[in-house]
Amino acid sequence: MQVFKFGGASVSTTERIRALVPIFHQFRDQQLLVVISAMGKTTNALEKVAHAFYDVNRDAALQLFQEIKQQHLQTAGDLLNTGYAACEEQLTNFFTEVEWLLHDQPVQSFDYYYDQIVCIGELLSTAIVSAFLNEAGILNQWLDVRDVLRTDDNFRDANIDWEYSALKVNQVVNPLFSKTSIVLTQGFIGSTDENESTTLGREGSDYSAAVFANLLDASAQTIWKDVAGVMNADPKCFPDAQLISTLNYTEVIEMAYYGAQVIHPKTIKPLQNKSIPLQVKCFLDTSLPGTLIHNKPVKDLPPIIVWKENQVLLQFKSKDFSFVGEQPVAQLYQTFAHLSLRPNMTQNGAISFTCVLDDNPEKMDELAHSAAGQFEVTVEKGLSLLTIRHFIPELFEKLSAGKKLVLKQETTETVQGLFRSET
Ligand SMILES: Nc1ncnc2c1ncn2[C@@H]1O[C@H](COP(=O)(O)OP(=O)(O)O)[C@@H](O)[C@H]1O
Ligand SMILES: N[C@@H](CC(=O)OP(=O)(O)O)C(=O)O
Repeated sequence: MQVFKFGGASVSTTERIRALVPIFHQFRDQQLLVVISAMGKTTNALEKVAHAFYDVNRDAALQLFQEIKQQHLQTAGDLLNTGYAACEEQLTNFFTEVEWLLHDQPVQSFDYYYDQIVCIGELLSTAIVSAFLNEAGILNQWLDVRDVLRTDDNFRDANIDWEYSALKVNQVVNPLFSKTSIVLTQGFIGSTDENESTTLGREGSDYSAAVFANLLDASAQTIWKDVAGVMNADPKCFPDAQLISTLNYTEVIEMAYYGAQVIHPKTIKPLQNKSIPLQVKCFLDTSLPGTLIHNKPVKDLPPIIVWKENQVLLQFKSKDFSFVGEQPVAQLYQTFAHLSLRPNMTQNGAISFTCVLDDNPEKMDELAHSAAGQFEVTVEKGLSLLTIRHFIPELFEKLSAGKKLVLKQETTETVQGLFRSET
């Protein structure tokens, strides 16, 4: 048994969905649990619907949702013949669920509504892809993952209930494999014990696949991407980026920790616990070898570059010149945890604490506000953070050229530089 994950990029157009057929033909004789994300940028579009709804702008929410509906119906229409009517009915049921909600007044938390709306992206994409593959002779069984993966009610960043989900995998998923060799389901979403939909954090489908790989004792997990594999930098920003053919779990966790947008940070642990190898392969050219990620040590890695835009520098200076010791720092970290913020870089001085975070205006305001009693808080936005693991000093110099260095931090393994663009 293998677990496959196809991300939004692999199902973003009818051409790409059609191109899945030869991939599945290559794995004809294998049992596959297939996890799929929402098509293209559907999740971003659904986020806008959730915001409009919560701003009590019903017309805008319905209009934005209408566009998403049309796009999915169009895709289904282009791809399906005999299976269209049944698929349209399935899609319509999902549309109706959301439209009912959009006609209500928001009375619960934003995060709750976000999950009820945004989860639909994966339900729609999988309904279409499953019907299309069945029509193309790749027989598969569609599964509503919300019947299997139970989570808590920490909406937008829900935690898996491993015990209950394991039970459900045994009761629901395993029996399906006696009828079909492909079970196709949604990434990114789950459900609470009260049948409320939840999401596992943006880009969480990699993690969903890893949860299934763990619970099914899969022999491997493969993430299919639009790149040759894991590269030493994002090839969209660094055209000279090179493929890394072998990596280990630790290195991938480090890359994700520093913000590499290649594999979701939570993915590795469920795989590592059962020593399940992770492959990253290219859906555009399946003959490419890709990247193999395993448990063993790897040597001679190239410098790994992570470039993050839209960074905020926050400086907390004690108002009365008292040391910023364990207690105030612990309080700041509690606020980070409460707001689900993770600093990308921190520095502790005698009377100040400095941190760099991804910009999230609402949370930044809340953080600055909650610290304002104790600290003088300064905020600078619009910065960029460069991280290089296994760095060579010349590379840092080269990539810093022409930029104003605001903050630098260096260990034997990793260097980080925060930059302000010079105007
Ligand atoms: N180190 C890296 N190696 C490979 N790809 C990377 C890396 N860092 C960022 N990327 C980007 O990740 C993109 C694929 O991820 P994403 O768009 O999230 O795909 P999906 O929708 O399939 O999950 C690639 O097109 C590439 O630009
Ligand atoms: N659709 C979700 C989950 C996901 O993992 O997507 P992708 O595999 O396209 O990164 C998101 O965009 O966050």
